[in-house]
Amino acid sequence: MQEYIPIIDISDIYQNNKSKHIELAKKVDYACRHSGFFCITGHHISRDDIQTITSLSRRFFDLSMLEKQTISILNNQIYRGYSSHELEQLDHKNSVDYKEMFDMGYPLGKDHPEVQRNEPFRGPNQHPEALLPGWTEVFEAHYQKMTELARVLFRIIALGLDLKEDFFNSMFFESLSTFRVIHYPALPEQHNRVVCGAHTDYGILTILYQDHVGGLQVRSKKDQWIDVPPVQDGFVVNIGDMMAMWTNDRYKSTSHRVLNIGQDRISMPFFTEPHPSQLIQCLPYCSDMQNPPKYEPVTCRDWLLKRFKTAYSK
Ligand SMILES: O=C(O)CCC(=O)C(=O)O
Ligand SMILES: [Fe+2]
Repeated sequence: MQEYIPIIDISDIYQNNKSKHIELAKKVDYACRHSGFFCITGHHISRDDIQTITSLSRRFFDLSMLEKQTISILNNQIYRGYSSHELEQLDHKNSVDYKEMFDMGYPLGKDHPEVQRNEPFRGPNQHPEALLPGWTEVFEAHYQKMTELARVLFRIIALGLDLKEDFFNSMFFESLSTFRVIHYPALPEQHNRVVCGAHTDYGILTILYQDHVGGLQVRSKKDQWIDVPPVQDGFVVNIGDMMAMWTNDRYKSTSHRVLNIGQDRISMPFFTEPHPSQLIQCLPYCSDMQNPPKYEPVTCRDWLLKRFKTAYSK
């Protein structure tokens, strides 16, 4: 597993040493080209932060369905709030998903021009503040910290693509990134049942925390499922479809799924996406005469709209 999903300590990126940055960028570039999956340690998200988010989330998922439904994702058109079991199906051939989730995004007030124009995905978050006082502050702060971690990762990725370290910076202004907490209830009678169907992620980069339970698997080049075991204080990072499109398939968006191993599990993906109007078209140095651009340019907004509609339709 180590070879296929390398564990990369990114702490050097926080030091001012260009040659160490390049060394790190090479490791990340290699992982993105080969498995599309790697695990990072040495980041600045503390164990305390994760514990606080985990325990608040557990208290939320323990509430009654009636209480949780007060912030139902069906209350709005912008895919934020609570989704109950089986609402999202990631593998359309097999409707197997069994998980409940809380989703939040970049908070835009009702007076923001994009919200006034009813732009897709834009608006305020739905937090269970009335049920769990203090939730909003903790989650909004965590969203900012994950945004910052994504920004750091994009500095490394830019270098690996021979781009300037700040190449991606401006693209993530008021981004479409989503922070999600997923609860997979224990299904002791259904050992090895798939509870999150095989899929590739829609977006650019996913940065996922998983608790100690395990169950996440990635599809290898040899068409085998390989376990992605939890790494203490680590995040799993994987490439999404838009990054594959951006890099003209230099980077792979790899299929993955989650099995129920009989224990209750929490995971927290941060789906990193740029600003909605960011055009996803072949990046510099990712095409040449032998390898022309394979994908039609598309805005981040249009691409995500298409993929979300499929995932939530039954
Ligand atoms: O729960 C996990 O470990 C993976 C979830 C996932 O792949 C997703 O939500 O896209
Ligand atoms: Fe995923």
